[in-house]
Amino acid sequence: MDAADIEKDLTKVHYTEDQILAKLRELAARIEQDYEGKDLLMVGVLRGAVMVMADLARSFRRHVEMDWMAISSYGSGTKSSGVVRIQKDLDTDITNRHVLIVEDIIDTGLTLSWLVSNLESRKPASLELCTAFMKPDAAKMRVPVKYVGLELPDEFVVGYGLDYAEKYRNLRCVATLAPHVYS
Ligand SMILES: O=P(O)(O)OC[C@H]1O[C@H](OP(=O)(O)OP(=O)(O)O)[C@H](O)[C@@H]1O
Ligand code: HPA
Repeated sequence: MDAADIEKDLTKVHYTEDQILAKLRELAARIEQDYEGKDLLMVGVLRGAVMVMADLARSFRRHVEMDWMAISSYGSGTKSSGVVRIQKDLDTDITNRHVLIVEDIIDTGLTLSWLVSNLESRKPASLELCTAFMKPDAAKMRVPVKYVGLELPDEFVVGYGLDYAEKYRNLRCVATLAPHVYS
C-alpha cells in the first residue's frame, strides 16, 4: 500500500504534524515550569501514546523518567468495549513520585478514569494528566485533565499513534478514517 492508497482511507485531516508538534512544545513548556525542582515520572499509555511521549519528552530541556503501561479497551474495533484490561504494568514503584500520565486521546474518558483510580491507589506524591487530543465526550469526565492539547470532533480518527485495527499509527497527521474502511 503506498501513500496515495492510505490517503483514500481518510476523509479529513484535522491536524498536520507541524500543528501537533507546536502544541506539544507549548504543553512541554508549561509542564517544565510546573515541575521545576521536582523529579518527574511520565507514564505513557501503550500503544497509542508512543509518538506523543517521544515528542513531548524531547521538547524538555530537563531530565524526565519514562515508564509505560499497556491497557486496552478498544480491541480491534472503533467503539470502547467498556472493559479496561492491564496488559503490562509499570516497572516503577510510584509511591511518593510526581507522576504525569501521558495519553494520545481521551474519547469516552473510560480508560483514563480507570487508570487514575488504579494509580492513585499506589499513593503517588502527585498525579496529573496530559493528553494530545480530546473529543467532546471527555468534558463529562470527573477527573480533571491539566494538560490538554488539541480538540477533535466525535469521529473515529487515526494517525500520530492512533490506530484502527493496529494500522495508521504511523501517519504523521491526525485524520478522520473514512467509514467505508470499517463498515
Ligand atoms: O477515552 P477512551 O474512550 O477510553 O479512549 C482512549 C483510549 O483508547 C485508545 O487506546 P486503545 O484501547 O485503542 O489501545 P491502544 O493505545 O493500544 O491503541 C487510546 O490510546 C486511549 O488509551
Ligand atoms: O478516534 C479514535 N481513534 C483511534 N483510537 C481511539 N481510541 C479512542 N478513540 C479513538
